[in-house]
Amino acid sequence: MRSLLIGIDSGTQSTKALVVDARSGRVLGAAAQAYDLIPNLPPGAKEQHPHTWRDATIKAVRAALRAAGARPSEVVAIGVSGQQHGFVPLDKNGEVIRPAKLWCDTSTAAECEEIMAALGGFKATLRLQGIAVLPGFTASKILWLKKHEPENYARLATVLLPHDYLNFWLTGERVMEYGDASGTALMDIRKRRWCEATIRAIDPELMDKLPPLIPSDQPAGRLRPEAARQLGLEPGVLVSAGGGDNMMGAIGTGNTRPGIVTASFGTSGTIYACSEKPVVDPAGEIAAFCDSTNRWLPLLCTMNVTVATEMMRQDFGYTHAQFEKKAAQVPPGAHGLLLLPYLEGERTPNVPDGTGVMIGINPRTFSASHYCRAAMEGVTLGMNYGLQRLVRLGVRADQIRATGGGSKSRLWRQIMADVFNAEVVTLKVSEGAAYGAALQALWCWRLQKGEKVAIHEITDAFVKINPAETTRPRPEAVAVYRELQALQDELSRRLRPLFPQHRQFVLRHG
Ligand SMILES: Nc1ncnc2c1ncn2[C@@H]1O[C@H](COP(=O)(O)OP(=O)(O)O)[C@@H](O)[C@H]1O
Ligand SMILES: O=C(CO)[C@@H](O)[C@H](O)COP(=O)(O)O
Repeated sequence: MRSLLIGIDSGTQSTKALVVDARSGRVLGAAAQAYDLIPNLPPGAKEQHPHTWRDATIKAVRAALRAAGARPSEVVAIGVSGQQHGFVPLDKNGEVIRPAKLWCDTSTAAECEEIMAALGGFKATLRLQGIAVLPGFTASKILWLKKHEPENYARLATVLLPHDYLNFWLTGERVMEYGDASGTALMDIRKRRWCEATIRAIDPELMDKLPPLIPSDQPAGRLRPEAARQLGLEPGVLVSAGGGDNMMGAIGTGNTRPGIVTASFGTSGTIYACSEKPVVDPAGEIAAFCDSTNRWLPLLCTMNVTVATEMMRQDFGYTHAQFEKKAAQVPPGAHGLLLLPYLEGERTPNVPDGTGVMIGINPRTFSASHYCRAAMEGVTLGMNYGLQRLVRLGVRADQIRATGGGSKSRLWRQIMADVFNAEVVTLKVSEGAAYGAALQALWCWRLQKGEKVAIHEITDAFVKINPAETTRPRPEAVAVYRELQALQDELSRRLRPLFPQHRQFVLRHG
């Protein structure tokens, strides 16, 4: 009989499920279920209801099992990956109190300042716990609830993250594993312990509402009968600790030993590398996360990647293929049309009031082709800002493993190679986070059986590069992008003081 694993990735735009053969690592079935953010919220607020993720998980898993022709008894372990940082507030009965504020919610910038001021400022916060309290991370969302919705806060019994919520629904257990928990900004990332001072700065009683921390190779629990029935599985299946989508993306792209860099082009853009030691950026731009294999994962996140390309694509009414064809009609640099892509505000650099800005509009560049290319280039340059920072902190980047929706575009892969000035490769399984979740589940299952196996033995055996898509930098384009990068960095620096004033205008007249 086959032994099958299920990898689930609950992303911002969709939930993907993979059914993977435990012996060969082959993907036997895959499915996805899309959803949206809750519409018409105040500026900066970005929310989804956790039930949306649960319902999408049921549909995606059932469809993937059908595609794999799987029998329920064949499934031995499940792993869950989820968008990081979202705040799922549960009451004492395990009911969700209100929708989750997501990683891309920038409405809690004031609460970030308040928490860090209580800790002695930005530098003191970094010294204390290795990670700053930035808009996006979970800590400020909890303080926001306390200040803005005291009735809801009074009901708060447990703080969970998106993937922890799915683990809770699957197993009934309220736990957090190190990797995703490091994105709360409530944890001392060096010691992998809750940071009491930060927690007290929000609420002296908050500690009781934080679940226990577990190592990433441990199980979250076993599948409950009710969840098993909803998924069409048998109760008792092992559910691994899971992790944040970037931590799982690291596993799914074989980024389980130092020297490999992964770049994910999804709703957000992330660049990260596995590290044996914590990597704390004195400027706080690179997040000093833990990974989901009991090590660390220095990571840069920009909030605007396919947000920007999708806006152009949908507004012009193009398919992905048409969008790519249009963008390919103009050369690197789009004749000087340059996008500063802070459409949803931005986290790196920290510009929560930011908006998108186009410079270089003239009769020649005011065309769909130029706008499409400028969108792809602008967000990739935004990510390169972070890659340069990672390199300055000592991370080597000879080869970039690209994953996420944007990595499916051939033109975009060339832009990545030229902007990053590094070889860009893709993996045979393009759904890095869902595949990583399945491989972490395999690791946990084998450890539970008493085997001594390291995660990199599993990733070395199963994670394979797709040689047909390897893309190398072209020196002429590299030179163009180097200049464009300098322009984008300068534009960003100069416009930062203007964004809050612009936001006030929009609040009054927008
Ligand atoms: N060929 C393509 N070219 C550009 N973007 C693409 C392509 N295919 C998918 N995408 C975009 O990738 C995004 C989804 O990426 P994904 O990594 O699944 O995001 P998330 O995990 O944030 O939900 C969508 O915005 C989608 O439109
Ligand atoms: O906030 C971060 C990383 O710190 C984001 O990367 C989220 O984890 C969302 O990921 P996607 O849904 O875009 O994959």
